[in-house]
Amino acid sequence: MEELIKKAGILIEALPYIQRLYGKTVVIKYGGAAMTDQVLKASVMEDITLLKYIGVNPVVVHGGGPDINKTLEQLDITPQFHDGLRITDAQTMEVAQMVLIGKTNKEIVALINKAGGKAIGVSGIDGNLIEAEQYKTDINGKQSDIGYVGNIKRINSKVLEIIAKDEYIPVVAPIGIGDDGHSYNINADTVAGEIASALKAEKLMLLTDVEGIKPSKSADNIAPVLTAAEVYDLIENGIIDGGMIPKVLGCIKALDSGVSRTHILDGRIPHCILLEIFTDRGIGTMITKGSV
Ligand SMILES: Nc1ncnc2c1ncn2[C@@H]1O[C@H](COP(=O)(O)OP(=O)(O)O)[C@@H](O)[C@H]1O
Ligand SMILES: CC(=O)N[C@@H](CCC(=O)OP(=O)(O)O)C(=O)O
Repeated sequence: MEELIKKAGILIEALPYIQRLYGKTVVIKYGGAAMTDQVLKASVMEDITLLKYIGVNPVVVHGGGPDINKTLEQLDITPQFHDGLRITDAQTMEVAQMVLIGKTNKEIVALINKAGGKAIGVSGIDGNLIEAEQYKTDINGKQSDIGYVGNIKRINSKVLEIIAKDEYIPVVAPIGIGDDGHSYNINADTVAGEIASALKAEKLMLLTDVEGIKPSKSADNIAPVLTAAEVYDLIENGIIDGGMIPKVLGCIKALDSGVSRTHILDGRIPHCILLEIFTDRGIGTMITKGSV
């Protein structure tokens, strides 16, 4: 009886949040850095499945950087990055495509299905979901050739809308397709930001392996809220660097396109998605357009 009363309490607390998100799209990016153990992965997939059951429309974008690194190292190739983006020669492209589409995507689909959901895995090649061209200019405006890394030209979101219309949950691997028919490797945070923009999502959530964004190198706390202007300052001062750069830029892109809320949160916390969405406390760092 006590257990039932506790569950009813949780449901009552969650009700206004469920109403607010009912029928809306939430884009969830699951980063490779947080995909550490099977129990945690399962808890993320349970949250995503639950969202679908209560009438929210989750769209999953996944990373898999550490898995790509592992396979490259087995082939005696040293992974290299520029501003958090993988330098991708032809062989690395082949490995990235194999790992992201062949391994990570199918693992996530299987985990959602095991949790009771119905997931369909696609890459940006399927239905021309992600039209890409070669990435040429870095964040400082400098010409930079990092191989088969893609810039997103267009998201053809119809394929996601068709999948999500019924009981299915789309799961997207971050590989784009060029006019030349070539595959392009695209950072998964960038893909998530663009997909959230194209779908006019209500929320974008980026799950990673830190609690949120540290506002200084020595801080042991995270910033609960940052504006886009504060984010640009932190990048300029080198406090936001590496893999955090595409995340914050993905959030800002989404905010500029009308996505209401963007969050960077700790995917290592069990049920972090539900904690962020359905409690007053929220977790992680929320990035906003201006001051709130
Ligand atoms: N200011 C910052 N606050 C917190 N983490 C940061 C910051 N700047 C850079 N990072 C780094 O970003 C990493 C997350 O990016 P990444 O490793 O690419 O993860 P994912 O696989 O989830 O995309 C963190 O582990 C952390 O080392
Ligand atoms: C161009 C680029 O950097 N692509 C990424 C795609 C995977 C990814 O983004 O994985 P995480 O989210 O786990 O970092 C890569 O090759 O690692």
